Amino acid sequence: MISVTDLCFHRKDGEQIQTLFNNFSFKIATQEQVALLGDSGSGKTTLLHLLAGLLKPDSGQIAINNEIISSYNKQQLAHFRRKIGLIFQHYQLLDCLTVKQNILFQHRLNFPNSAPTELDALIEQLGLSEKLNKLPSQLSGGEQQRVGIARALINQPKLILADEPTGNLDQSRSHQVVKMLISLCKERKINLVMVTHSQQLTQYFDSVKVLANGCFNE
Ligand SMILES: Nc1ncnc2c1ncn2[C@@H]1O[C@H](COP(=O)(O)OP(=O)(O)OP(=O)(O)O)[C@@H](O)[C@H]1O
Repeated sequence: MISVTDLCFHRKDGEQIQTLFNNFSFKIATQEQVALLGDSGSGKTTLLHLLAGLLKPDSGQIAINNEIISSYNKQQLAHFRRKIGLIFQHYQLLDCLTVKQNILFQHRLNFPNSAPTELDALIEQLGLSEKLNKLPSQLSGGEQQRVGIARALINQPKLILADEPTGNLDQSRSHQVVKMLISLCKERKINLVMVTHSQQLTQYFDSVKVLANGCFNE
């Protein structure tokens, strides 16, 4: 469950102050799959970064699964981020590591003493079994994003935040990747918030929220 109350956030650009959110409140139910739309510059990425604890609100409260992350210090936020999965438009895979090493890299840093429990099942479900020893440069865009999804899911997060994960993919690959992501999240009861510019992709989600002028036009 995501609960945001009276969120205020502004950005400074030189002398200019841009108010992105002014007393913005909303809730996203546990396990809900949300597509987040909005014009360029409306603040979608900023909102995702606030939910991930990568940015701190000026005021207001952000609670994720009963953790009030808006009052966390840096160390608490670093610990909190181990419990969420992040998926990026440009995949952000490490070029010199194989597919398998990329999937496991963060898990090994976060949980050095525990082996991932569902690596084989994930690799199978994401159709990556034949690709484990390949480098990212030897994969298609869709395959690279499936590695990004496996990397996010391997830590067994309760929340996945995805920022335009299909922004670099053609239409058919986009649908394939989103359907896969949604089905994996539903199976594992994971909350998903995904930024997209594609109206067509929203058909797979439980709800669609459109960000404009610092709030949702539902
Ligand atoms: N690091 C930054 N410093 C100053 N202003 C920023 C910074 N990052 C973003 N902004 C500004 O904040 C506003 C919201 O940006 P954001 O990236 O959240 O929008 P978005 O809805 O995700 O856009 P897009 O769909 O184009 O990715 C924009 O006006 C942007 O110029």
